Amino acid sequence: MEKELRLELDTIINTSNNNITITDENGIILRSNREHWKMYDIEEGSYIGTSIYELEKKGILSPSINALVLKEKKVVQVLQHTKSGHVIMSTGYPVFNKEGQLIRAISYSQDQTEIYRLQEQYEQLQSKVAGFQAEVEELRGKEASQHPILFRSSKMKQIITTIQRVAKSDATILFLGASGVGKSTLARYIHDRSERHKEPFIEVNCSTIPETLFESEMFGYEPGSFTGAHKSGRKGLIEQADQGTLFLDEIGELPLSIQVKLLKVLQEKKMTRVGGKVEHLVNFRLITATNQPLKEMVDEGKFRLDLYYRLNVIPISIPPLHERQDDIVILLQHYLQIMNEKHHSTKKLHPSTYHQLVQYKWPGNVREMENILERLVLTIEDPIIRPEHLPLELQSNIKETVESSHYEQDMVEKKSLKEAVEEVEIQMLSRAKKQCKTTYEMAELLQISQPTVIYKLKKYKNHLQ
Ligand SMILES: Nc1ncnc2c1ncn2[C@@H]1O[C@H](COP(=O)(O)OP(=O)(O)OP(=O)(O)O)[C@@H](O)[C@H]1O
Repeated sequence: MEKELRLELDTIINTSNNNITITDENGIILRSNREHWKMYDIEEGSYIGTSIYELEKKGILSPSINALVLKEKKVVQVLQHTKSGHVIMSTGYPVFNKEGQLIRAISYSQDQTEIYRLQEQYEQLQSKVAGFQAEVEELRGKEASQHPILFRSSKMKQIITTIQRVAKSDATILFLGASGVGKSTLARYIHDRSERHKEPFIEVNCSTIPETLFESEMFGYEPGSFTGAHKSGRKGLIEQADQGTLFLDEIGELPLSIQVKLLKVLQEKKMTRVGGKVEHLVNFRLITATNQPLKEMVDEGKFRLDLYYRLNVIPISIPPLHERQDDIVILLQHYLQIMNEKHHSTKKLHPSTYHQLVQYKWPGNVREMENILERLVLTIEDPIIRPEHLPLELQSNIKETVESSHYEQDMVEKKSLKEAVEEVEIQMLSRAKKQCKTTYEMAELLQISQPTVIYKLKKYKNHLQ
């Protein structure tokens, strides 16, 4: 029976994927499977009956897991590195008899060289990927810093989603919206994300070209075609945009005579320079923009209906800034920072100023905001821009929104004085937190002590944005 048990045990040990070694309480190897010795680069099975302490001394096992179990009298796990570079994970278990005496140590070892090699490769790849990611971020940052589009409002989110969807196609886009809402910036944004991004982006403001020069500017001219013309002739803006994007801003200002010619180019994809006979093939994506009611102009006979249809393939209306209050908030922060950096200043907006600017109607939209912030940063001596520093038009042209009147009503009718004060404190702290890097700066801005800032930040920590 004992013989059969031994046979069973030997079979289990020799067929196990783990490498098993059993020693007695003196560290003499009683059993071990063949695999065990292969891992240690020594002859298989030849160490049965040998002391593990001797093998340790010879440096064959370093350390011996069984020796550790006999010493510690508990479960031990070690990672061994063999002479030939194998990495082995060994776990040893003590075996006690009924009297609690340690009589055996059993260890299971697994060659994990391959796993460690793969892990090393994985870590190397990960660090390479991190490097590439950093490069991509840097490039994205560079691109974004050239033409940044900041938005948080749901209206702009929708617009950007549409733009991203159509950017890669060659579809003609017509931007509608007031001056300064970002039509040119968005046109550039589309070009940068289109297949044509490596080709030229030619921006033409149709309102700045005198009617008499329009044709030669747009279509170019052949040598000697008119008095004052360049001797060697010149490429027009359309030819310059070949393979790239032609952005015609203020398209409503395009003279009727040029409208016919532009329509022909769009239909035939070729054009002739002024004074020339040769037809040049042109391939460009057209984006146009206007702040005029183009459809009404068509009805009044000031704009050609056929051209209008050609341009109006994907019309995108950009709402005025005062309809995008969430955008005002981030644009204020962004442009204050830009102006501070530009003029080596560290000006901050007093929370009341901030509130006033958020409520302002911004008839000149983002461009007006840039100008006003630059003016304030440059002309106000006080490090904090207070409401009284704002230009007069800004103090009187505050938007009366439905939300704000509701808000005031809420404050008066529904809230206790304590709740109303807390709400104002939360708003002022949130704004100050966005603008300031330290609680000392916040204290200065809010004109309270720094410990009070700390106290209030803690108090409202679940309410601050
Ligand atoms: N969403 C935005 N994020 C950041 N900057 C913006 C944004 N929208 C507009 N701007 C900035 O506002 C300024 C005016 O924008 P842009 O020239 O694109 O407006 P526009 O609608 O084309 O004006 P116009 O009709 O007068 O040509 C630019 O300096 C632009 O960078």
